[in-house]
Amino acid sequence: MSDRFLLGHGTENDFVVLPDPDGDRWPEDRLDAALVRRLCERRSGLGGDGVLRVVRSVHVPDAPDVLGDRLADCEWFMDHRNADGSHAEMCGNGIRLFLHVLVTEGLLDRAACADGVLVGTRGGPRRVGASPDGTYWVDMGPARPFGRGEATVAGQAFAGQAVSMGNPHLVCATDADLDALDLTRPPGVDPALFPDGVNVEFVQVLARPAEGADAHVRLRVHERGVGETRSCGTGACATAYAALAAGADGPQQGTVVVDVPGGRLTVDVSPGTTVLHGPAVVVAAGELTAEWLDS
Ligand SMILES: N[C@@H](CCC[C@H](N)C(=O)O)C(=O)O
Repeated sequence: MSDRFLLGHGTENDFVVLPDPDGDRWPEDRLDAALVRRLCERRSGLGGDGVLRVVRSVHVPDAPDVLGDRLADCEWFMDHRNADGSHAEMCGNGIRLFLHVLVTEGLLDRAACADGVLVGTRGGPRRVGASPDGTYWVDMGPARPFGRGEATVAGQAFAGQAVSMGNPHLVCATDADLDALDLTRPPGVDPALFPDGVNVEFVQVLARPAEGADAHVRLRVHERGVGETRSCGTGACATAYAALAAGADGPQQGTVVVDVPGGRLTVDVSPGTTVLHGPAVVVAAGELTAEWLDS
């Protein structure tokens, strides 16, 4: 058996994907945090913002805890790791790529995914589907605000809305020049509000929500466990929610177009849920060498 990998991305949020349907190739004691970090290294490894292990839920030891009585509804589990080896509850770009890989690897039929399939994640089950235009959608559940916070970048403070999409976000709308922000280091945040760390979005509003027209925003993001990335799907959802909630009398639901450095995502916000739409691409496939794995 080979140690096969795929490389793929969603709006340039890129991942090493490890097909492991029966859970015998990459159990947790083999795919440990150190190996995840090595895989994600851009010069000495394959390079990526994280790792996605494509595995059936029954082979994931913590799946019963995170999925509860929905375990039987989720044949597949997105076992996601950040580039630093940590687990995240949810990944909006990753889960679209996950479904795309299930399709391209012949593990699911694309036509059968039109109404979505439930995929297990550490944030619970999520319905993910294939759209007729070749993109994918994922129902992320409702955005949950949990207070106001502040991010500091090079001494400059940015007020923001804390939002959970399963994983934590701080969405900071600003008039500052986004391109001038130095995101090479993690923004300073209040650890009491974010005991498990946070993903921070800096957002410029390009068009406010209006009757008959989609809102439009642009963002840069610093991700927990990774650094600055070219896109964040959960971040786009948290941003869409915050952008709609920000208008005092504005609509609390609608469609928000979210431009990220790596492309464009679209988010439909409604009272009960948040649906993310975007592309997913497999770039390459290969095999890890024994020379690299054993070194
Ligand atoms: N890029 C992802 C989010 C990945 C997890 C995040 N870094 C965290 O630790 O919460 C996305 O597309 O949502």
